[in-house]
Order: sequence, then C-alpha cells, then structure tokens
Amino acid sequence: MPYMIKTNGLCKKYGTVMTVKDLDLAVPEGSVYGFLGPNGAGKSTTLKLILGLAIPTRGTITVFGKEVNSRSRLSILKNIGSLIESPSYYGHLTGEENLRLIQTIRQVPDANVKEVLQTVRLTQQKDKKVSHYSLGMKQRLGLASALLSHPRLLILDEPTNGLDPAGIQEMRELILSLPSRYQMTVVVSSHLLTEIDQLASTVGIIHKGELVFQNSLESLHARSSRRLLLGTLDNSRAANILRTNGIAFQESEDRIALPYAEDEEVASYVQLLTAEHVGIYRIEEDCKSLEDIFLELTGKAVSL
Ligand SMILES: Nc1ncnc2c1ncn2[C@@H]1O[C@H](COP(=O)(O)OP(=O)(O)OP(=O)(O)O)[C@@H](O)[C@H]1O
Repeated sequence: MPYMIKTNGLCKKYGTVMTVKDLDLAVPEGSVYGFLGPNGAGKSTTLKLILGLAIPTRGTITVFGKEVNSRSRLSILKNIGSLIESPSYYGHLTGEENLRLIQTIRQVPDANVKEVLQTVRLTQQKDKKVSHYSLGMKQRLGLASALLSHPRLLILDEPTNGLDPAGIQEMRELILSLPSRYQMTVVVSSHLLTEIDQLASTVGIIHKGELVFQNSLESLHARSSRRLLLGTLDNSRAANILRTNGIAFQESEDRIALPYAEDEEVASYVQLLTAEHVGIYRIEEDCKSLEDIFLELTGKAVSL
C-alpha cells in the first residue's frame, strides 16, 4: 500500500520526558487518518515533528516517499497544508483579503481564493471583517488557507476544538469531502473517539507517546465483538463444568462471558449447567463498545 507519511522509531524528548516514543506511523495515501489520544498524549508534538516545527530526538520521517531533513524540508512543506493551533489573521481585513495575502505570498493562482471560499462555505461572508467572524467561521477560514495551494497532504490538529455542535458538524462534513474533492490525504487529530469514528478510514491511537493501535476503522470496530454474559448461582462450579466440556469462556466480574452463540448452542449450555444443578438466573447479550476498547488500549476513560 502506498503511504503518504511513514515514521520510523520517531522519538521526541522534552527535558527528561520522552513525549513521543518509538512511533511508527503509516498513513495510507488517500485516507483520512484519525490520530486519537487523550489530552497530553503527544498528538500535537507528533504533528509538529512531521511539519518540521520540532526536531526529532531520534527516528526518521518520510513524507511523499522523501525523508524529511533540513535539505528536503521546504520542498516537502510546499505540498502540505496544515491547521495547527488557532490560525492568526488580520482582524481588520475581510476573510477574502486575508486569503489574498496568503495567495500572494505563496504565489498560488488567483482563482483558488474563490474556489476555497466556496469549499469552506464562506463565500457569503467573504467581505466581512474577520474580527466579526464566529469561531467556527475563523476555523473554516483557517482550513481555506490550508487548502489554497491544493496540497496533497492536509494536517489538522483538533480542528473542531471549541466549536459548537453545528460548527463541529460543518467541519466534519467538510473534512470528509476533501479526499475525493482534492485527491488529498488528511491527518486529523482529536481526543474525541466519536469524532474519529465519524471521520477516519484509518485510526492511530496514541497513549503516553506510544502508538497502541494502528489499523483501519473497521478493524477497530471488529474488536467490539458480541458476547454472552451468564449469571449463575455458582460461578466456580459453572466454570468447572464448562472447562470440562471444552467450552471457551472468561470470568468477567460476577458473570461468565461466552463468545456469542446461536440459540441452539445457548440452549445446550443451559441444559448442561442445569443438569448439573447450577442455577442460571440471567443470560444477556453484551457488545464491547468502542469506548471499552479505547479503555482497554489506553487504561483511560474516553471523552465522548
Ligand atoms: N515545547 C515543549 N516543551 C516542553 N514540553 C512540551 C512541549 N510541547 C509539548 N510538551 C509536553 O509534551 C506532552 C504532550 O503534549 P502534546 O501537546 O503533544 O499532547 P497532545 O496529545 O496534543 O495533547 P493536547 O490535546 O492536550 O494538546 C505534554 O505533557 C506537554 O506538556
């Protein structure tokens, strides 16, 4: 699979603390890569390393198949759009005027300004002063300036932070439309599982600077397997009987957890246990949620 970004053993130390540890990121071309982790996990640091805004302590970064170093950095950066921390603007200028300034500096075709304003749905407000923009509008203007030169790679650090629900929804729809509209790869970081769940095709989960999961969103979902929880009056006897009969199970708090089974199989478990006089008072179906999986991976409750 062709990758837009690959990092190899990437490390960043601040003082004595290893903020990013041995990170092997692999961002497939054309994907929306959701970079998920609790606050302080090292997401922003990693993104800054990729953008050359911080220097790795160890390890390598490859973007567009080229290793990022002091010589290649500028030519690589030309093809990356980014939105990291709050973008700064001239408040006394309009949205369009701000974009025109960037367009001139970056020597991007004139027509791109109109086009990106449309993409981020700011055409109607292009003549308003930016100081009168809402936070959501400012964030969309930031996205517009990141898109101005039609980069092949877009890096967005917590792009919905601080937005209201309508702003979040708008930003989400926008991000989802980008890969096909511009044939670009998007990396988007968030501490919100639900957000990544709605945006990403590939997910990387970082915890305390380490990558604890990296795969497709489907494979993350596949971990949320269904199972059966059995409540019996004597769990240790029930466990012995199941074990003797070669039935796989796990003891889970005050329940016995069995892999999901069809009706007849469930009936046979009941028969087996009741024949041995183990009282069954409850059978329930349970599905490990994405939150449970996140908790397993990071040992930390997820924000929703
Ligand atoms: N320039 C710096 N100097 C020293 N420590 C830093 C620096 N930048 C980040 N850190 C520390 O590195 C750790 C990871 O920070 P980082 O901003 O990468 O996390 P994050 O996952 O993006 O979280 P958040 O969503 O809270 O920004 C934090 O403990 C932070 O204090």
